[in-house]
Order: sequence, then structure tokens, then C-alpha cells
Amino acid sequence: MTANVNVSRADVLDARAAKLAHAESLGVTEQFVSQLVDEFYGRIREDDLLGPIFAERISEWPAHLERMKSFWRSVLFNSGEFAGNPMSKHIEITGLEEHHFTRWLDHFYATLRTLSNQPESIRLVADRARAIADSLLTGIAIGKTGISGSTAGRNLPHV
Ligand code: HEM
Repeated sequence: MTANVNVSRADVLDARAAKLAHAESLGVTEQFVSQLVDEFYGRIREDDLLGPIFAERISEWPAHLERMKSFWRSVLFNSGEFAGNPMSKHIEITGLEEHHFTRWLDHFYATLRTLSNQPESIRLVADRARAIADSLLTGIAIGKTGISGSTAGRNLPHV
């Protein structure tokens, strides 16, 4: 028996609209994403561990922030507008380890808590960040140590 793979364009648009409506019902709107990205990277740039890594690589902050907003709209609303390769970009940053991702997530969760006091809203966004951080760290670890790196993200903090 084969699965029905006839997903129409209309189904995709319906699923996208439903995802956006669900996020918006929790207050996770385009404006929320914009504020999240601005405030999060404001913190990151001040951070003693992570700030210098970004400073070395990003010269056009407004463009990076716009790119990250489109990334998060794609993740949270399925907007389909982001085209990039986060995995290879992070593998290219030599020396990234678990403690960098832990710090990154700590700032991300702290920023979310300043923008919302709704646990469900915070979790919607935080869980995606945690999953992506895990997969980036896992990709980096597998590149270094092979398949034994596949549990690399197990100690990363949850919100
Ligand atoms: C250890 C923590 C992290 C550091 C130091 C870091 C650093 C960076 C830097 C320097 C860039 C710019 C790379 C370039 O344009 O050459 C970048 C891009 C990016 N980062 Fe991170 N990052 C971290 C974690 C994360 C996490 C957890 C996420 C997602 C949840 C993320 C998502 C992205 C995305 C989407 C891009 C754009 C990739 C592209 O242009 O294709 N990063 N990051």
C-alpha cells in the first residue's frame, strides 16, 4: 500500500494559514518576531562569549537582523520566505561547542520571557530554537566524531 502523496497547493496554503493563525492566537505575530530578533541580538552583541564571534563575521547588522526575521517567520509561520544554509554556516564557525549553544539558548529564553508571560507562547518559539540548536550542534559533532556525535545536544537547556 502506498501513502497518498497528492498534496495540493491549496493544502499547503491551508496548512500555512492554520499555522499562522495558531501562532497569532498565542500572540506570536510578525511584530513579536521582529521585537524578539531585535532584542535577542541586542543581548548577543553585548555577550562576552558570543558577541565577538558575531562581531568578527557580521558587518551589516540591519541586513542580518532582516535575514533572521525572515528565518523565524519561515520557522514559526511556514512563510517559506527564508532560503539559506544554517548548517553549513555554523559548521564553518570553528570551535563552536555545547557551551556556546547553551549561552545562546539562555539569552533566547530570557528574551522570550521579557516579551511574553504566556507559557504556551514561550514554548511555541523556545521549543523550535531548542530543536534547531540541537540539530546544529549535532551536525557539528557528527562532522568531528562521526555518528557517536548524534547525541550531542542532549544537555542543552529547555525553556
Ligand atoms: C552557538 C551559538 C551560535 C552562534 C555563535 C551563531 C553564529 C552565527 C553567525 C556568526 C552567523 C552569520 C554567518 C554568516 O553569515 O557567515 C549565523 C547565521 C545564522 N544563524 Fe547562528 N549562531 C548560533 C546559533 C544559532 C541557532 C541556535 C540558530 C537557530 C535557532 C541560528 C540560526 C542562524 C541562521 C538561520 C543564520 C543564517 C544562515 C544563513 O544565512 O544561511 N544560529 N549564526
